Amino acid sequence: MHEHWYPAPAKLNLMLRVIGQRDDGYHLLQSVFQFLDLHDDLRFASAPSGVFRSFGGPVGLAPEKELTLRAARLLAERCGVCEGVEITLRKRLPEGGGVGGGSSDAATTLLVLNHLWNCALSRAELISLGTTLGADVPIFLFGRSAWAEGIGEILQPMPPIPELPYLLVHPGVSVATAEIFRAPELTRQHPPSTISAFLGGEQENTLEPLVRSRYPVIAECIDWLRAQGLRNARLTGSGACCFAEVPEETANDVLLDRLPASWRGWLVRGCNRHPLLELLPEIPAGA
Ligand SMILES: C[C@@](CO)(OP(=O)(O)O)[C@H](O)COP(=O)(O)OP(=O)(O)OC[C@H]1O[C@@H](n2ccc(N)nc2=O)[C@H](O)[C@@H]1O
Ligand SMILES: Nc1ncnc2c1ncn2[C@@H]1O[C@H](COP(=O)(O)OP(=O)(O)O)[C@@H](O)[C@H]1O
Repeated sequence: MHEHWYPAPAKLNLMLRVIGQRDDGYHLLQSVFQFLDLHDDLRFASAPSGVFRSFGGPVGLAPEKELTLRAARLLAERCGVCEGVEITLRKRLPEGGGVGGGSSDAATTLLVLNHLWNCALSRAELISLGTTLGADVPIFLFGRSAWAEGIGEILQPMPPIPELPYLLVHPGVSVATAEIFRAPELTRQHPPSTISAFLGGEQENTLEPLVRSRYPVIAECIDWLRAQGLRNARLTGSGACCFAEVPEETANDVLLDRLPASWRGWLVRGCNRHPLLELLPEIPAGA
């Protein structure tokens, strides 16, 4: 159980639209998710019954909030597993960055422990378990580029979309997702969009105007990407990361050299398949 490191990739919201709100306050969204070749890595070691520990997660986060531990406990309870687990995280994804790092760590934990503990849950069962951990967890369990509705848990595969190179930038602030969704000035009733409208170029993120106005450095970041001549610069999720398409086969490293010192940047590529599809045995889809 010790030796493997398992990837937990980042996601981008290639478009995101808020179209309503549920009675419990959660917002109804439409979004196109694609994975990136940028990932955290997780390693799992068996531990005695009742022992759930993690190393390398966000500094200062209480263990009961750390998402890999919450995922491991949830799966153990659901499946009556009598083992514990020690999870080591090698974090690369910026926290609270809109690239789903914590959610992806949780999904990788569910997928890998489902295999190592022989739980034999179907993908559909893992998705309903994962949804209780966060609205972003289901896409990582679904495992393919998807069109999402509901709060992000109603997923259907996208037709193949280009796996483009992007410049991803974190402008050094942390956005509290809950604060953005709570804001009185958030427009909550955009008319619904469609997959074909997305493919035709309707790719905006309707959280962007509000995030820009509350976090001027994020507005500065999107404007900086545009000033570099990059196409389609926008926000992912509720931020703080912004991204833009970069030209294929060009010396894009110069863009990283030009980044303001307090920002972090990565040259990445979109991926239509989750990397664990190649590393774990196939899981039945389930109902
Ligand atoms: C906005 C998105 C788009 O992919 O991404 P991120 O920016 O977080 O990566 C997600 O919907 C975020 O998913 P996630 O980060 O898992 O959110 P959660 O922990 O479930 O929710 C944090 C808080 O945001 C609000 N929330 C979240 C999702 C949603 N559809 N409606 C909401 O109103 C709720 O107030 C909730 O308490
Ligand atoms: N393993 C983890 N990695 C990152 N964040 C985590 C983890 N476990 C819990 N969290 C919490 O989840 C919050 C959201 O993190 P993350 O998923 O990285 O951001 P986002 O949803 O904006 O993409 C963080 O503020 C952090 O406190």
